[in-house]
Amino acid sequence: MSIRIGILGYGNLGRGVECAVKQNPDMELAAVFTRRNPADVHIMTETAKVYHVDEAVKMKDEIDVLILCGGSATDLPKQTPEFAQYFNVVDSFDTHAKIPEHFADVDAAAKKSGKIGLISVGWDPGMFSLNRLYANAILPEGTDYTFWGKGVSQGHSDAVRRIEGVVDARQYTIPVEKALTAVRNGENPTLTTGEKHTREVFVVAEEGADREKIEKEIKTMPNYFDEYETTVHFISEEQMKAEHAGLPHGGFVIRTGKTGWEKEHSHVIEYSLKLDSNPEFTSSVIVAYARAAYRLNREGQSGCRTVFDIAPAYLTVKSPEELRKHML
Ligand SMILES: NC(=O)C1=CN([C@@H]2O[C@H](COP(=O)(O)OP(=O)(O)OC[C@H]3O[C@@H](n4cnc5c(N)ncnc54)[C@H](OP(=O)(O)O)[C@@H]3O)[C@@H](O)[C@H]2O)C=CC1
Ligand SMILES: N[C@@H](C[C@H]1CC(C(=O)O)=NO1)C(=O)O
Repeated sequence: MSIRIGILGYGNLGRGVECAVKQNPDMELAAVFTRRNPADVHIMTETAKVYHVDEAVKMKDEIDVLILCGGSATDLPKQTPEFAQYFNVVDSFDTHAKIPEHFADVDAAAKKSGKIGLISVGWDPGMFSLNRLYANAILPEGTDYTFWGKGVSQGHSDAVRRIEGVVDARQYTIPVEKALTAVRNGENPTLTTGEKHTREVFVVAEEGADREKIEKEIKTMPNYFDEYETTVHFISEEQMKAEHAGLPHGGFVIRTGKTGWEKEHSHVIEYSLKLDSNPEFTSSVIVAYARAAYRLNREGQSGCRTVFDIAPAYLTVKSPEELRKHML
């Protein structure tokens, strides 16, 4: 029996999840839900339909896992706890400073409904989080670094699109070369947030919008821009389409550490990603974790989880015996 997947919110991530479900033979897309008029939302899967989000709860017995593809800035804080009352849910919530609060909200709802709520799944938070954990557990004496880009942060782009007067936006995260070089040279530098990355934003504003106000709201936005040197450009819709259509990204997590007694030895752990499509890669991670959420709930588990709580074997269609035989 296939795992029946629902998508709530059809943007970059929603389209990515639709692609990822197609690549997983044990899954099928059951439905897509949107806050817009369903007639205006066109999906690729012929065997699924688009419904208004108000129809979702009626279909709770036809969906095994609902994947929430809304924005972290304003959608997921509300939607994930709301729908964890009825479904096993997975989201990509990435406002790092607010993850504990989001976890508590989802945990309360999921424990009450007997469902699994898997939050902050993707690459950062997600795969990068896992690699930071492994590296710190293995090399307790060491230094961590995370660098992203140059690439398009979907979370930051979404947060800018939510500003009044903004029609569209792309945010590029740019690593500071000097900092990168010092880390790669093993200098173990102490770096502030602003010394590691700068941010560059391209905005399409509504006719007559207050551009000065928009720029100020971007640059002072807590948890997204206020700790960075940020440059804002206002461009036309045509320019946005022509010059910023892609959503590439990537980065790496690096930990340098030491072991030994009389003689000291140095070690470097590095995990890196080079992504043609940030949303499609993120969605591929999310769909693997949707499999885990389904399995955990069938075992009778409920409540909120993050990637830290999921044993790797829950992510794959391969049996534990196959894993031991072919992947160990
Ligand atoms: N953890 C991680 O590693 C990562 C996390 N993310 C997270 O994913 C979130 C979603 O990113 P992304 O999919 O790029 O955001 P989008 O802006 O593409 O979509 C967000 C929501 O906006 C609505 N929407 C989409 N297109 C339109 C449109 N044309 N007109 C009106 N509404 C629209 C959709 O909801 P509806 O259909 O209901 O209208 C959609 O769910 C980000 O905020 C980020 O936090 C992203 C990448 C990595
Ligand atoms: N959550 C990020 C994924 C990575 C990229 C990023 C950044 O560029 O600031 N931080 O984390 C996204 O929305 O793309």
